[in-house]
Amino acid sequence: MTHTLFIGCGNMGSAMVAGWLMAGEDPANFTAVRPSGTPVAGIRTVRTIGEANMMPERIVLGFKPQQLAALAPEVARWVTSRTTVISMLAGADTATLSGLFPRARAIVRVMPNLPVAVRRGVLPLYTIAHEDQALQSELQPWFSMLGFAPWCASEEEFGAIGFVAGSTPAYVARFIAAFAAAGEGRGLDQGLALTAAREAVLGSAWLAAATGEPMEELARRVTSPNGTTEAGLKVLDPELGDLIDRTLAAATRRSAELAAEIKG
Ligand SMILES: NC(=O)C1=CN([C@@H]2O[C@H](COP(=O)(O)OP(=O)(O)OC[C@H]3O[C@@H](n4cnc5c(N)ncnc54)[C@H](O)[C@@H]3O)[C@@H](O)[C@H]2O)C=CC1
Ligand SMILES: O=C(O)[C@@H]1CCC=N1
Repeated sequence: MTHTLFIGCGNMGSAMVAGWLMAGEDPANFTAVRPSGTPVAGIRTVRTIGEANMMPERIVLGFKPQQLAALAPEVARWVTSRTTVISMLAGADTATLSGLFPRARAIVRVMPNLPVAVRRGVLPLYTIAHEDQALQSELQPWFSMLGFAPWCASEEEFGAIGFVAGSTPAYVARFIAAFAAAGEGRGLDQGLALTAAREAVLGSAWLAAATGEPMEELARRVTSPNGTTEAGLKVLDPELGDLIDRTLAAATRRSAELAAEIKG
């Protein structure tokens, strides 16, 4: 049995656990450390690492990046040459993590997004232990239970996928809410407007995935010449690309700031 210890198991840690349990993983293979003691659904939850009292094969760092320097010495006490340290901390690069956990078998970065809870996540992976094929073969099926889990060739690529996908559930939530609000503004009942907007986004993504067609083609199939969608796109198109670019640029800047804060 391979045991995984989550140190910090809030929004994202518990979403990952939910995905693994949904995939049929044994709850006995997981322990969560949560200072509040609030149970993580389905698995053993303790308040401190000492209370967990184990040398697990996998340790997942699931606290806030700003806590890394303070928590690393205590975490490192439980890391052996058999431990894979898996970090989901935005901005904490492998050089920093390797310095903090020199005894680890390997350091792996993952940048999951919230749909891992329903096994439809995007979770890029990166390790400097490129040559360790056994490690990648061991982890790939496990992470793939949660969604699309590609190994990245460089930390830059890892970062870029993280920025495209990591925060996207928040951006899409805003997008759906904006459509729902526009529907309400046109007299629709609140619940009906929200369901219609959410299902339209879900169905569109689902169709795109099912057909694999280029986005341009999907849009073309909706856009009647001189019709209503064309009129709408004339407003949306000039703004959207630049808006998304500036959104990701802001997130990238913040990640660099976090990285600098972590390095002190
Ligand atoms: N929420 C998201 O969509 C994503 C989050 N992340 C990363 O995941 C990490 C956690 O983020 P969230 O789950 O959103 O935050 P969160 O605030 O929901 O969870 C943080 C957890 O850390 C725990 N914690 C605090 N102090 C601790 C300590 N001394 N020892 C052990 N645990 C402690 C808290 O009890 C909480 O359960 C961050 O590093 C973030 O960068 C990465 C990708 C996406
Ligand atoms: O907002 C954050 O810092 C984390 C990292 C990616 C998504 N959520």
